[in-house]
Amino acid sequence: MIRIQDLRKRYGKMEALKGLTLEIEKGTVFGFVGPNGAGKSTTMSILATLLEPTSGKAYVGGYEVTERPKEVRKLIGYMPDFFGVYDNLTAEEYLDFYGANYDIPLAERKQIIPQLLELVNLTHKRDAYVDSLSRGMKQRLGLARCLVHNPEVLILDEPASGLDPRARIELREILKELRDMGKTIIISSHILPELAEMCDVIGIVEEGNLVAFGRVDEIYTKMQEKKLLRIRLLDRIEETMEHLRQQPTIAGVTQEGNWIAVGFTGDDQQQVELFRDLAVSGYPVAAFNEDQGDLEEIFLEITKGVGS
Ligand SMILES: Nc1ncnc2c1ncn2[C@@H]1O[C@H](COP(=O)(O)OP(=O)(O)OP(=O)(O)O)[C@@H](O)[C@H]1O
Repeated sequence: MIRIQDLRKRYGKMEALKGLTLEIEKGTVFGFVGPNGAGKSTTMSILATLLEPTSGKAYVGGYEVTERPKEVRKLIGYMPDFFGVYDNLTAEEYLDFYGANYDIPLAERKQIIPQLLELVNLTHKRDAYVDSLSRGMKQRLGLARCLVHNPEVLILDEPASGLDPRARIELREILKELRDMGKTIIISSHILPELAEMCDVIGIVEEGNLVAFGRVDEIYTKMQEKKLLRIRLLDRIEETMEHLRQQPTIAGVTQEGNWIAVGFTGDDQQQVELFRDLAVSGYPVAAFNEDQGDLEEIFLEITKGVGS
């Protein structure tokens, strides 16, 4: 549904996108994650036909965004990461205004707008002024706005930012409904766990490059199979690391001061054997602990190089 090929964008000397390539299948909820300034908004604005790339191609539904912007705009609903000020417009008038912008006839608007308000749980706020709505409600109204022309693709820039947990759950439920309706959704955030719970596929972008890409369920399965063991040694660190590297249940070994961090793929029994082996072999182990690892750290490690 969406294909991005070697996309580059320069702002003066700054290269915000450095040859981004990725593909998103129809019906996928794709999470675009990366720190502030990584290039997420730039990519989304290009897909939304609001910004010209310096080079490269981006296709939505087979249409190239710079060559066929009108067709692309019909296919997409775009929600930017800011919400303008709309004095004197009620929620209903606001949606009607956008519907009219898409040349949707009045009779049809009268039919769709109540459905949209219902979808985003704002029927009770139909006559409330937009500026009086809470942040979560404004986000939901913004979502309804990008649905007025019934687009196949939704591009949502940081929709969950600044929302409290309850509002995030509501947003997630609405996104589920939209996915069930067959929409393809791209949603960005700088917080990976926030996206992981809403998305099927995740891509991590850093400094204009895609550094990781994968299905969330596969990532979770892999994460459950792996944990991080930390071992503190009195000395002989190098030698112990070398010994550990020879073990089949160990995926990676790194030094953190007097500690060794070990990516471990074995089960509990194999973990017992690992520690017994270290003790019997006479390595000066002073302490160990285990943790499931930071989601972001593990995700990056197991998806390393997949999308780049
Ligand atoms: N109009 C512009 N002029 C100059 N530089 C820009 C412009 N827009 C974005 N940039 C720069 O391009 C880089 C990528 O920005 P972009 O907004 O795409 O990142 P982002 O991942 O969406 O981050 P954020 O979450 O902060 O919006 C940043 O370094 C930003 O400062």
